Amino acid sequence: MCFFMLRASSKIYCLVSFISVLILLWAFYLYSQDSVQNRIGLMCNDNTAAAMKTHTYVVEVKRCSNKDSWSVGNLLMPTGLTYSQPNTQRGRTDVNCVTNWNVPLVWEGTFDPLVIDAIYKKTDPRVGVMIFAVGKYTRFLKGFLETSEKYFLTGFRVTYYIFTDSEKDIPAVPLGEGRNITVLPVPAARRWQEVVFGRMKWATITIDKQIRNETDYLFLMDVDSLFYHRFGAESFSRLSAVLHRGYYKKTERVDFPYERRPESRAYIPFGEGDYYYTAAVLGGYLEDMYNLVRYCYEQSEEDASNNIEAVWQEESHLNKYLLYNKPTKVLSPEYLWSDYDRVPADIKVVRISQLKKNYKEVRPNGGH
Ligand SMILES: CC(=O)N[C@H]1[C@@H](OP(=O)(O)OP(=O)(O)OC[C@H]2O[C@@H](n3ccc(=O)[nH]c3=O)[C@H](O)[C@@H]2O)O[C@H](CO)[C@H](O)[C@@H]1O
Ligand SMILES: [Mn+2]
Repeated sequence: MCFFMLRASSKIYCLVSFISVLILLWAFYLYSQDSVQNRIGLMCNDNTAAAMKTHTYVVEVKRCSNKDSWSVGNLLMPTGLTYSQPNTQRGRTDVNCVTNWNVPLVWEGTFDPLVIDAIYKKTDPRVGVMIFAVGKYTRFLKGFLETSEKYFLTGFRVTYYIFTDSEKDIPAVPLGEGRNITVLPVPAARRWQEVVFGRMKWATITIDKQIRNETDYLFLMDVDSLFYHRFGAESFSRLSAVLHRGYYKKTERVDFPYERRPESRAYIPFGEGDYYYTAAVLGGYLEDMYNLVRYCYEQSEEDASNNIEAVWQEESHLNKYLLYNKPTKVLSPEYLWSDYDRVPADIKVVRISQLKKNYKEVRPNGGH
């Protein structure tokens, strides 16, 4: 309309204004697209939860893209390293070193510590280790930390996240360079089951609140153990789980101590199953560990609302998760042995071992 009524200079003014409005609209469009993408990124974990909830017995977790710059897949080795030539004909023949989904099953003799440490030190990941020391379990912290400083990822950056109800009982243990402790308060427990389930809950909450921006790789470990031998970068993968020492050799899958009651969300039918994994040592990319702990937390909450507790608590939910979300590395029981058991010939080194303990005395409500 204005074009017909106005003088030439006003027409140019009108045109310029019109183009400016167009540019502004275009800029706004681009900005909104970007923030939609950001929102999708942020919502990713909520979608994960939705995907998990809608499947009663099938575990399907949508993967969030890992925004961390560090990646296990980047196998860059420094130049000039001297090490033994790898051999295609010689290796361990007494044990199987690969799963049927074609990921490594890690035993002593299947990796060169020199090579694997050199590769991963180049990427300098920020490693977090979550340990819980609630009630009398604070007594295990000293031995765990002292031996971990000797054998666990030496030379790497490590933060121990200690969840405890008694900060004053955390011992002063000298830590190596780039290694530190973060204390996270949690409530005391009346039942030990609260603590082992609670690990999944507090891990989920703490990743959301704090750890996501300060850790690339996360381990979750029992505290009642000592390290005796190297536990190094060979354990790194997107998701690494450890075979339970009690069931790794001859146990038929029907005899795995999976949850067998269909009423529980941890139910695994007879006839299914790969291995039985321990809940006492686990590791992976932060986001992959987040998906796992959040899954175990939410599934056990659903069980609780149906008045059922899985037979081996969070370990049962973990085994279900790992059956349908295969780990990208399986670690042999070298990565968690127990002082209760004799060490057989196929376990060439015990890297970490669970201490004997008086269950009745150490747990708030006794126990097995
Ligand atoms: C070797 C192995 O497979 N261990 C698992 C096994 O029992 P464990 O007998 O090894 O369980 P546990 O008593 O060591 O408890 C697991 C962990 O929870 C923490 N804790 C526990 C109780 C407590 O009062 N305060 C406290 O801090 C502590 O970090 C401990 O190491 O079964 C548990 C659940 O049934 C967990 O799945 C363990 O990972
Ligand atoms: Mn334990």
